[in-house]
Amino acid sequence: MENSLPLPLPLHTCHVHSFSILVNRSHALLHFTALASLIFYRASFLFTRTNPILPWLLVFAAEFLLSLMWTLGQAYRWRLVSRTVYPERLPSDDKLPGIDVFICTVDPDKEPTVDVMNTVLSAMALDYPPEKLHVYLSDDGGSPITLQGMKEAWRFALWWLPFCRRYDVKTRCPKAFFGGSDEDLHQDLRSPEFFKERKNIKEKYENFKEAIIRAKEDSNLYGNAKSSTPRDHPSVVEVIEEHPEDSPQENQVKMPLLVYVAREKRPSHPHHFKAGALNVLLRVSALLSNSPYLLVLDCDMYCNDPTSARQAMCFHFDPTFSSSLGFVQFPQRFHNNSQKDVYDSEIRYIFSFIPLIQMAWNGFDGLRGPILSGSNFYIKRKALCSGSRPEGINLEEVKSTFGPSNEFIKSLQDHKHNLMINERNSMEVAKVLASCAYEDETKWGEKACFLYHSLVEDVFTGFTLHCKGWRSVYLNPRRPQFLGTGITSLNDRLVQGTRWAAGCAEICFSRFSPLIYGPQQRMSLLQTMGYAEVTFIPLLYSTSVWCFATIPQLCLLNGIPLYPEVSSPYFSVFLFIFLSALFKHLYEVLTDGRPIRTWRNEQRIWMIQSVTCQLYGTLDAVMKLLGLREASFMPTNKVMDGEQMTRYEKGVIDFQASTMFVAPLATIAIVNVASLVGGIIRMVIVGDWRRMLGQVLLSCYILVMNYAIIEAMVIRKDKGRIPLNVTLLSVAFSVIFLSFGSIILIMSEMAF
Ligand SMILES: O=c1ccn([C@@H]2O[C@H](COP(=O)(O)OP(=O)(O)O[C@H]3O[C@H](CO)[C@@H](O)[C@H](O)[C@H]3O)[C@@H](O)[C@H]2O)c(=O)[nH]1
Ligand SMILES: [Mn+2]
Repeated sequence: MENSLPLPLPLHTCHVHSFSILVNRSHALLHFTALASLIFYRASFLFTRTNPILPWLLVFAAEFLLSLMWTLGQAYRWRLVSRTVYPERLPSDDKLPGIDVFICTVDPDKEPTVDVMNTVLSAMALDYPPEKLHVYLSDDGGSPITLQGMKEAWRFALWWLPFCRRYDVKTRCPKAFFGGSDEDLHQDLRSPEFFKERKNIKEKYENFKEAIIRAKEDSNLYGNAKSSTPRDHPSVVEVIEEHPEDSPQENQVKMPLLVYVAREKRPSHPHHFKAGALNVLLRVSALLSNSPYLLVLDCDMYCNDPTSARQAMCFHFDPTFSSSLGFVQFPQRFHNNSQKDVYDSEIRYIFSFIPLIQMAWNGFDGLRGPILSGSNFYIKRKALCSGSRPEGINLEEVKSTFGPSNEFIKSLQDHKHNLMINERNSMEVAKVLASCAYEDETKWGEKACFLYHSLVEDVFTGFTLHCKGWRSVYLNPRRPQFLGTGITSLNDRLVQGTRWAAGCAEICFSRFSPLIYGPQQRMSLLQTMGYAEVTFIPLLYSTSVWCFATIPQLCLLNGIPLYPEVSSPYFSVFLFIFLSALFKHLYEVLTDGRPIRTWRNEQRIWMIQSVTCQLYGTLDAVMKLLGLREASFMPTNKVMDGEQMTRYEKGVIDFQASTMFVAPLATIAIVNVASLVGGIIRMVIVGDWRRMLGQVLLSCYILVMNYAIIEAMVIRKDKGRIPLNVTLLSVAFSVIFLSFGSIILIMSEMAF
């Protein structure tokens, strides 16, 4: 069947980036040769040394681990592609399939209701036939404010949607549209009526916002006697539909289906965070609309371009690969990234839009598709719900996987429109599907649909889809299709990083570890390597960076050389590897049109994350493995604090973060300063600089890159500095480390 009917004009094209590929592969060859000689040098000198073996082995291990990471990372530099779509070539609207949009929210304090509703509105306003669009909001907080917000959003949408359609508005998130800087205003074609109506709608938007804020204030006043809490509430499923008299008539405005879902939560039942919420939406939506495609959005990720659905359909409509296509992933980009993004909250290396050098997800796309990234993807319902349901399997087995609901099982078999919405008992069935006991003794989250095994449910679910043979594609058009709220504080960054690291490490330590599970499932070598790199990051970066940040310094202070002498040819090998890695990164940043500052920021945040959140995440995963700790998902804060925001805009790191995060940074900085000063004094006295130069350079590099930490300890006076007590604590840690370390070194030297 496939390939038999080629379309006259392609719906999409794929561009292979030959120049980047050439650069990457040549660099990989050179760098790899140097790494091989480094390992040869270390291995061959292993048995002939007279120095203490322990530090030597430690740095060798660190070098080996970093080399391994680098090698695995070449997988997604191997074949870079980018894609272009031609939605105007899609068949007519009546042939388009239905889409269910899933939006998740959990905490109305950290995720302001007005912003969540803006996301809802932007999804309702997608440029897609409204009768084929169904928007579901999962409210894990079970908060009456959010339900109220949905009703207000619906009322406002009765005005907003016709306005967007009539004037072909590009930015359909009202907050962004009224925020000012919008191309919609600059179009010369805009008529006076447009501006008149805009004013009118803006008024309605202000009323909508006020209504939500008022509802929130009222609930703060009267809501003390709460019968339900975010962790303990019954299920609520409500289709929002209401046509107030003063709004346009029902038959005049076609509206998508809008459904509010708060699943039941009980302290006795694990709720599995976002993956649990998505699975409930999968079930409830199967009952009400059962669309073959789903769009998943975080509550802060609004649709910035209404055409994303049609763009995604360009792939799903291509007969040559639609049958194996699991999902279309769009990047996560953010509306509030500063030019001096000190926390790299845009995650440039994965998502940046770069015409010349394409980034990690483009590299994965050249293999069998990008990693599922939590939000902004159009996924096929069948990809999530099949696989665990081979054809011909008996009903009992299907029920043991998907639970007892006959209505749900029926929806699996019939992917056509299965609108139960008008049936009287449908809401009752929906509530059962959203109850927390429904998944008891089923395979939900274990084998079926969004998986619970890891805190990064997205990476893990996507990985198993790829293992089952589904492919994905990545689309990164110039105009961001979705925009979210990026992180603006160090603490938020590291809290989020700890969760991601724990999730990746969980995969790494399990039987699903890509290097083992991938080949078992016949995943290609390069794709396996790519996934392995991602899940190894926490363990391998934390151990190796901690090593590099402390062991050579301790040895420098004690006059123990760890690197070849300057005159040895191997010294140049080390120097080459160091510079080659730095310059490759610098090249990638500069060809992206970014300043050198971005390079420094990324190097620095890599080191900061490696010694903090990557370590804590790894420990979290180990403790979970040992049964000492339960997984927890602390949602990222989406409220912007004014003062913090100002510092972020200025590119100044805000160290008002947990001591657990700041103390390791300060300790490492102090250890490096002390060792460098002590080591240089010692070198001058003894005169052995040729043997110690490698270590001196390493320390200098760490200190230059992390000057901001020293500045925050000794120079800064603002609120974002490192507090004195944390500095003192770090001094104590450094003294302990350097003195105990020196004793161990001396003792092991004597033992030789
Ligand atoms: O118990 C929970 C916890 C979170 N969420 C929602 O999950 C989404 C993502 O949570 P957020 O706090 O924004 O976490 P981030 O770290 O910013 O999210 C990234 O990382 C997650 C995995 O850790 C992915 O699911 C996300 O898509 C990805 O954007 C938000 O809409 C939350 O409302 C729930 O619905 N229930
Ligand atoms: Mn988020």
